[in-house]
Amino acid sequence: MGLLVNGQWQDKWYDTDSSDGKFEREAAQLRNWITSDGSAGETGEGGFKAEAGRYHLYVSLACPWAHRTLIFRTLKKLDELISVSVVSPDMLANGWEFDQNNHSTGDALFASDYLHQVYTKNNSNYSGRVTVPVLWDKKQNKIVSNESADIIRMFNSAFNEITGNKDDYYPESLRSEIDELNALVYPNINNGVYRAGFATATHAYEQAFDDVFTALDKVEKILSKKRYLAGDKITEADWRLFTTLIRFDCVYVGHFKCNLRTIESYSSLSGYLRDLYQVEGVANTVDFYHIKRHYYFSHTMINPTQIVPKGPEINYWQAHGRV
Ligand SMILES: N[C@@H](CCC(=O)N[C@@H](CS)C(=O)NCC(=O)O)C(=O)O
Repeated sequence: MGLLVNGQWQDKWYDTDSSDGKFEREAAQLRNWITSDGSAGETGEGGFKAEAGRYHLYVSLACPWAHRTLIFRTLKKLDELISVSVVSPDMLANGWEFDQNNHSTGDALFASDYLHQVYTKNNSNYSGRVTVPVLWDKKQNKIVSNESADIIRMFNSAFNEITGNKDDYYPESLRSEIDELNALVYPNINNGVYRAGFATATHAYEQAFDDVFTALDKVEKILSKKRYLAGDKITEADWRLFTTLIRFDCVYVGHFKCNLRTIESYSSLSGYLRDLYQVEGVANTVDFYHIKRHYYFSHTMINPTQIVPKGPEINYWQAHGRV
């Protein structure tokens, strides 16, 4: 685990000393947008027009942020248009690696050994963490974006004319409701589990732990009255919650010490999670080997033996009972 400093790789764990034991996630730096006509998006530069075969996605199957982008690629029928490389589950001294002997597809574009080499191909002087997902433009040979929240919005609409798929997971009429839900779910649940797991001081861990379960109780309450979080259709807000829920019982309960309750013990969330898992194509984006192996094997400061637990046994194909 490390980062680039002026284009040089340095092996360093997250710095929590300067933040009183709290884990603070670095903001994504590369935030251009693919648009249907190549005009500039909300941030960054223009020049990234939606075209079949032009873009490549680098993901980890373990990572909840990368997972969102894979789900949107599937739901929006972009599989044939946007190619993918998958990193190995182990993220150790060299950060994310492409080791084909260790469950990686390899880097389909440059045959790199490490993801940090893709970042320095984009900018030989880059400073910052080397995170997945990364969306690469094969035409201009540069990174479009390394922010999953933006990438799923691009996938939601930029390629509609090419694919003919008009499904909308961020509909105009529900935007403020979705934004409000994201503002609850992202800091307290998606990132909340990391704040608990990566904390190096008890008070920071306990605060994060409380935030996680207070927010889970809130979404459980919403979902006890309706099938999905916003409106009556699946939206972006559901998919953003899903990627944390599916990792919760097999990783976050144990490895990140979020053990007040399991998702299985929530009467609505347990069925809701199955409901989303069973949406066509979604189960294929979930890889429990990568998920468990990544967290338990890579975070040696949390789990120095690197032993990966065998359980739990949960059947996500069981009838979800949601209407
Ligand atoms: N803001 C980014 C966050 C991505 C992120 O933090 N990914 C993690 C994997 S789950 C990562 O690559 N971490 C490597 C590191 O922090 O060095 C996004 O949502 O796209």
